[in-house]
Amino acid sequence: MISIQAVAHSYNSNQQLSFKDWQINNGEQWLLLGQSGSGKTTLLHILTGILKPTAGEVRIGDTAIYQLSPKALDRFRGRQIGIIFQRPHLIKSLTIAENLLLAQSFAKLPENHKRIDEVLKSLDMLHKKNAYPNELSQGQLQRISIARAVINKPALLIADEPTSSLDDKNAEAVLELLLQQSGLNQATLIVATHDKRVKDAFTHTYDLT
Ligand SMILES: Nc1ncnc2c1ncn2[C@@H]1O[C@H](COP(=O)(O)OP(=O)(O)OP(=O)(O)O)[C@@H](O)[C@H]1O
Repeated sequence: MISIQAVAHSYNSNQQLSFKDWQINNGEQWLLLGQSGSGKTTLLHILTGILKPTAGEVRIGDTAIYQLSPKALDRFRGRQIGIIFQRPHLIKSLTIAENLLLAQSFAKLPENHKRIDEVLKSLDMLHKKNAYPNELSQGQLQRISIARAVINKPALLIADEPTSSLDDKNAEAVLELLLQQSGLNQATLIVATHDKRVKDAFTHTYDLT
């Protein structure tokens, strides 16, 4: 279970963002909705341990994440949280397989080539294992972002506007893959968007507006 309680954040003294309490059961798939500027990215950063809120508590499973030391929080994030950004952030000088190995190494997990093959296969990308990021299309790169996010079997999978730079066909495919991968890996899924194409696929919605 993931929960936020009495969470608020101020970037400066003349503005405060308050977030209503939210409880998410394991394996649920949620849409995080809100207009531009409503605080979606702020809340995702708070949930992923990147931004400590000025007030409130964030729990992932039994862990109150902001009570961890910075080092423990880094490790927790690497193992328990997979993040997919609007655009893929892959290392250009490394192959797809090497990028995935790096994600394992960042989380202090042993190299697991079998897991890499398994994930790439489930995303129909095994044939690009030894390619470099600049040899892939945008849609393929977004699949590799999903692969990297799920490689360590995180409990929580978070996607920030994952479809906004994609055309309809790729947007639909990426969304289907996110839902499928969260199911396959038994990960809770949160997708932040203002993309209207995405709305119908989710039964749970947290609305910031
Ligand atoms: N680093 C920052 N310093 C000061 N204010 C910030 C900072 N980051 C965000 N804000 C402000 O906090 C509010 C929420 O921003 P946030 O990026 O979380 O919104 P969002 O819903 O993700 O918007 P968008 O859909 O446009 O990406 C906005 O008013 C924004 O100007």
